[in-house]
Amino acid sequence: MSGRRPLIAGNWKMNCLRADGLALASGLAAKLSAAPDKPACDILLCPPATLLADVVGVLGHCDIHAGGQDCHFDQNGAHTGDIAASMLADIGASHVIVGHSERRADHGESSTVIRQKAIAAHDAGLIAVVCVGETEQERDLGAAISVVCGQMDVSLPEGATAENTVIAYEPVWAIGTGRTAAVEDVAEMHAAIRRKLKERFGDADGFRILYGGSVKPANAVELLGVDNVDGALVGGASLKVEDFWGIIDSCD
Ligand SMILES: O=C[C@H](O)COP(=O)(O)O
Repeated sequence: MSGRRPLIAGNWKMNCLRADGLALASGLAAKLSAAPDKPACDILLCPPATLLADVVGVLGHCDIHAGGQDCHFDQNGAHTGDIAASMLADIGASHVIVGHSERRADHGESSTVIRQKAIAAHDAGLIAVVCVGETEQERDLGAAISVVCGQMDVSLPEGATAENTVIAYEPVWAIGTGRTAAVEDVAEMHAAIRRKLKERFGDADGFRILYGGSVKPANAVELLGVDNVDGALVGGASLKVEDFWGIIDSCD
């Protein structure tokens, strides 16, 4: 791992009723306060919007961040069912995920829309976790790097910095499938993303690039040890205290 401090982010997706979500957040807060040493990473929880305020309350002043899973690109207005970035910030969120492949697929979100969402996040003072990743078909065609770099070109706004933006590389075929990308492929992709960031933003050494896709305690040490992997975006394994904590522990 480089000098960049890793970020381990849990994306709860559309999971957890209130009791489960509060138990999960308080279980992690208890782990943190009982840990003999501080974790060697930053920790972020992204619960469903219905639980975000409660999770922020449970986490209190403990060193675990909370974030949204999506935001609208407008500041406010007639967008039934949507949430503005400023609303997330208002209830204590520090981050928001934008451009997750499930949003791109389920809601037809384009990279252009995702860039607008990242701008809205920045305007609200949030750190945007911008997701990119290729489908299995695109990888089989040998187009993985060009697809991901193309997504970055459009999804990242001009104002992106290492302080206000995190990149999450998630091969779509590895999400929730139990399959992970080979470490050589992860290394190749993360190096390509780093190069792309440097081309675009100059000194890009500070940007954190997360890997996501079936990360669990059993594979976390190997994946987090890959060059340019600066943490993980975790779905399924973030729903169990022991599993998520096991991934956090892998950063030591
Ligand atoms: O946002 C998280 C990712 O989509 C990864 O999900 P997963 O760990 O369940 O594969």
